[in-house]
Amino acid sequence: MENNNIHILTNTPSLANHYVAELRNVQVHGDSMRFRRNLERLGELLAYEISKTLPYKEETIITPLSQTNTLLLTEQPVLATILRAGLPLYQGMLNYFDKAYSTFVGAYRVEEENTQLQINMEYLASTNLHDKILILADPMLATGRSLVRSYEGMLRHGKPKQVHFAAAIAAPEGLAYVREQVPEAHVWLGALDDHLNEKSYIVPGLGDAGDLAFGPKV
Ligand SMILES: O=P(O)(O)OC[C@H]1O[C@H](OP(=O)(O)OP(=O)(O)O)[C@H](O)[C@@H]1O
Ligand SMILES: O=c1cc[nH]c(=O)[nH]1
Ligand SMILES: [Mg+2]
Repeated sequence: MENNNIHILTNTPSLANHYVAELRNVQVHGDSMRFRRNLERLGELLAYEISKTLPYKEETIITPLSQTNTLLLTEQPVLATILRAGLPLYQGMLNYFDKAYSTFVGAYRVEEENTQLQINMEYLASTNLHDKILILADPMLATGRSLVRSYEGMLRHGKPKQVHFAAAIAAPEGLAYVREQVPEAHVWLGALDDHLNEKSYIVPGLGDAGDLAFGPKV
């Protein structure tokens, strides 16, 4: 699907389908090194797809035999992510945008019985975002609250001229919330799933991305 600035990798046949399948599969995703690497590989694919929409300029390169013209990015994006689960997806993006500056947010969902889901944001370390192309990567876009809260916090450090949100898996409810709150954002997804369950987990989803990557939280 490619409409209204929403791009979903698994809607067309590619290796992205393999990586998302392994992230979900209970017979595979318990191997935390493989889980992290699959998030990283998806981050690489998402970065590559986003790179096709960025501005380029023609430059002349000298080779040992001659010279040639080539297209190079006019500027590097800023890469941002949300701890913990965002780290492997972010690393994949950094592998490709290897000169990018970075912004880190520490935010997590507080999941308590019978109360509305809260987002705790305790840490924000940002480079200047004024007039930058910002890519905010977080694997799970469930209610969308973590993404929107983190983005709003980041705006204290400047208003980007272009915003991209990248996630491995999204729920329709969270996607709608993000679109409503940040309509200017371009959204890049590995997959768009069916719904959220009563605990705001994505179904079919993959479970808890942070726990699968780094172990259960106490
Ligand atoms: O769209 P939302 O409903 O806000 O949920 C998405 C958030 O949930 C996960 O983080 P989590 O809070 O589990 O923290 P963790 O990375 O430390 O596991 C994920 O990495 C997102 O940041
Ligand atoms: O399904 C979900 C929702 C939020 N965070 C996760 O890690 N998984
Ligand atoms: Mg988690």
